[in-house]
Amino acid sequence: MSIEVRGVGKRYGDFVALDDINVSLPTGQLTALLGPSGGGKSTLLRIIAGLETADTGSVEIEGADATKLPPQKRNVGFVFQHYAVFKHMSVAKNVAFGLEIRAHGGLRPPWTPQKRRDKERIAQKVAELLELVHLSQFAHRLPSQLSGGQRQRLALARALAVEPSVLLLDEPFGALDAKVRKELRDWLRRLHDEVHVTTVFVTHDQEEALEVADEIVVINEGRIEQIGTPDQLYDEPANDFVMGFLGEVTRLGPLALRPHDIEVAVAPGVVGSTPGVVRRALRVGFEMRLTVDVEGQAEPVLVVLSRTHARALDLELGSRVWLSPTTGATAVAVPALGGVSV
Ligand SMILES: Nc1ncnc2c1ncn2[C@@H]1O[C@H](COP(=O)(O)OP(=O)(O)OP(=O)(O)O)[C@@H](O)[C@H]1O
Repeated sequence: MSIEVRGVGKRYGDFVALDDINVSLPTGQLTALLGPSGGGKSTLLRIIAGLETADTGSVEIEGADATKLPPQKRNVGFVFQHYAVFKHMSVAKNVAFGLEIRAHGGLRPPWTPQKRRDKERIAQKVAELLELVHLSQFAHRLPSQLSGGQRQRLALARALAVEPSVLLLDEPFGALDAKVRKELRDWLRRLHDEVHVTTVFVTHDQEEALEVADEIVVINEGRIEQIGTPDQLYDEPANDFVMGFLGEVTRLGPLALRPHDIEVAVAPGVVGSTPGVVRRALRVGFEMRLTVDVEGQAEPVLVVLSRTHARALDLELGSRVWLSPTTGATAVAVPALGGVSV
């Protein structure tokens, strides 16, 4: 295991930010800490980084107890949403900075043969890193002459320069527009497949976590709701919170389930199916999204089906339909109603 978090708790005054957090992250894994704002994701990341101390519990990094180590002794690299690069230094200098500090606290004259060798080694390393983050052609620019996405890639190159055993990213693409975010997340996945550094990133965007991460830790109100692969979380959510956070959910009687996991019939064939009336039908691309009023339930049921299917059923506003969960549907009981999982 690369990172072992055991029994970590953190309070701010009376407020419990983290409560008995236990998580093991294997070496080389790309993990997402996912959850709503204020849930405690950043606090946990900062405790792993050593930027914050836990009140209780321990953090182990690569087999060594890091609980009391300062950040610079943990061999972690980090990137935050608004990452501060050195504005007056070129892209290449920004990447070289950490390496130069490590070699003799900077490479100032007088020059010795050793310093010259270090300088060459660093230049070589910087070139490799810039290639890795696709910024080679911008090596001599200043950070202000880069786009937001390019600046975040520069931040990643800087964090990777000192070969951290763990890379920690706090909403690294948070401030960027949707298209650039998407590009960077694909790029991060590919980068990770190339360099395999154990990486933990914080996000509140479920799509980002589902697309990029090997494993997702869902955190809400200071507690872990579930840990699993994207498929496990999507197909076997531990509770209605996880289910609702990872995708669209609708209620059908005592169950919360996905709108595309509801079977629509135009006759009462299925035992226990719920009768209803189509109130709205919205075409979105290749899908048809139906809003169905059902008896005994205040909020309508949302059903998503393919347009071809909707056409075959000859559905229109006011059609009577019978709804039931499809076979193998992912569903969880809605707690307030005390139903059972299927
Ligand atoms: N220094 C602090 N003093 C007091 N409360 C704090 C402090 N830092 C964090 N908190 C509180 O702890 C809770 C968890 O914060 P944290 O930043 O970990 O959440 P988060 O899940 O990362 O949210 P976001 O996605 O909004 O960054 C929040 O309610 C926050 O207000």
